[in-house]
Amino acid sequence: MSDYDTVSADVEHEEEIPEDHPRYQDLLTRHRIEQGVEKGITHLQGMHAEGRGSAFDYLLGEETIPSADEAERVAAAHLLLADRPVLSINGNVAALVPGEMVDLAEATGADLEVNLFNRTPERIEAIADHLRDHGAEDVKGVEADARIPNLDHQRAKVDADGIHAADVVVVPLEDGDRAEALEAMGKTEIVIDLNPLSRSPQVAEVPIVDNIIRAVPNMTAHARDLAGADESELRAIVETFDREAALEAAETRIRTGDL
Ligand SMILES: Nc1ncnc2c1ncn2[C@@H]1O[C@H](COP(=O)(O)OP(=O)(O)OP(=O)(O)O)[C@@H](O)[C@H]1O
Ligand SMILES: CC(C)(COP(=O)(O)O)[C@@H](O)C(=O)O
Ligand code: BAL
Repeated sequence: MSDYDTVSADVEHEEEIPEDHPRYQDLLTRHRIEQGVEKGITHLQGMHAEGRGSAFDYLLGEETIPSADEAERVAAAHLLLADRPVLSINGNVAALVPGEMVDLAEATGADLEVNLFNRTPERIEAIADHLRDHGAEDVKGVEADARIPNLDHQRAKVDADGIHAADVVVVPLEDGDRAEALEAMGKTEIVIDLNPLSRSPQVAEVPIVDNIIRAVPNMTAHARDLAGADESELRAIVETFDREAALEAAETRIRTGDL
């Protein structure tokens, strides 16, 4: 599932990127962020975040390591067990995996909610429209009628019947403060972040150290595979997960190249 073939090929000019280039995936990702900025979806600072992610992905070998694959299966089990699962979308996520997030929401019964660090009404609307163009029926986050407690910033704005009420939230490329505040609300937090030392994966119940472009389609594949599993099987998957071991495995891969 670590193949970029899984990424929907709907971005203009992608054909200009030579597919036989040894770092095709990274070039494609960069290109999507650039186009996200041009379309008013992604904040300019999204390019910095992308650069940080890209450096860690290079060190991880630009592949889904076994511990990340396991975390992605555990995340799928959590989402299937949840009463009110929500997938949080920011400008980078919308540019990189819009259709893939819609697929994951469908496979797990989760809601999609736009939640931005650099919040403006224009970007919220542009991202909601972009998700609807990729098949989303209902997109939360526009109303933003509730707040995450103890977080003094625009990013605290959430929907009362969305992230605020969620029991399980997927927060990709998240900043550490908000991840901590959501954890303090008692939510089961699934973080996708290429840097295992970032505060957000450090506080997450399920840290997924993988590129979102590979992680999300793989989570969907696991969710479809587990769709017929009974509750006790899903609970067993969730309970045997060792978050510390997952973080350690990613760090070892980055530091030594070993799996
Ligand atoms: N395509 C991607 N897939 C997964 N993670 C990514 C991707 N692009 C960037 N990232 C990660 O997303 C994070 C975005 O930065 P952010 O500002 O939200 O966190 P941070 O300040 O680096 O860390 P902290 O969690 O400690 O606040 C970075 O850790 C970066 O490695
Ligand atoms: C750029 C971004 C990764 C996302 O920003 P937004 O789309 O405004 O939520 C931000 O959190 C940052 O690290 O600077
Ligand atoms: N994500 C914006 C800056 C931070 O990491 O808190």
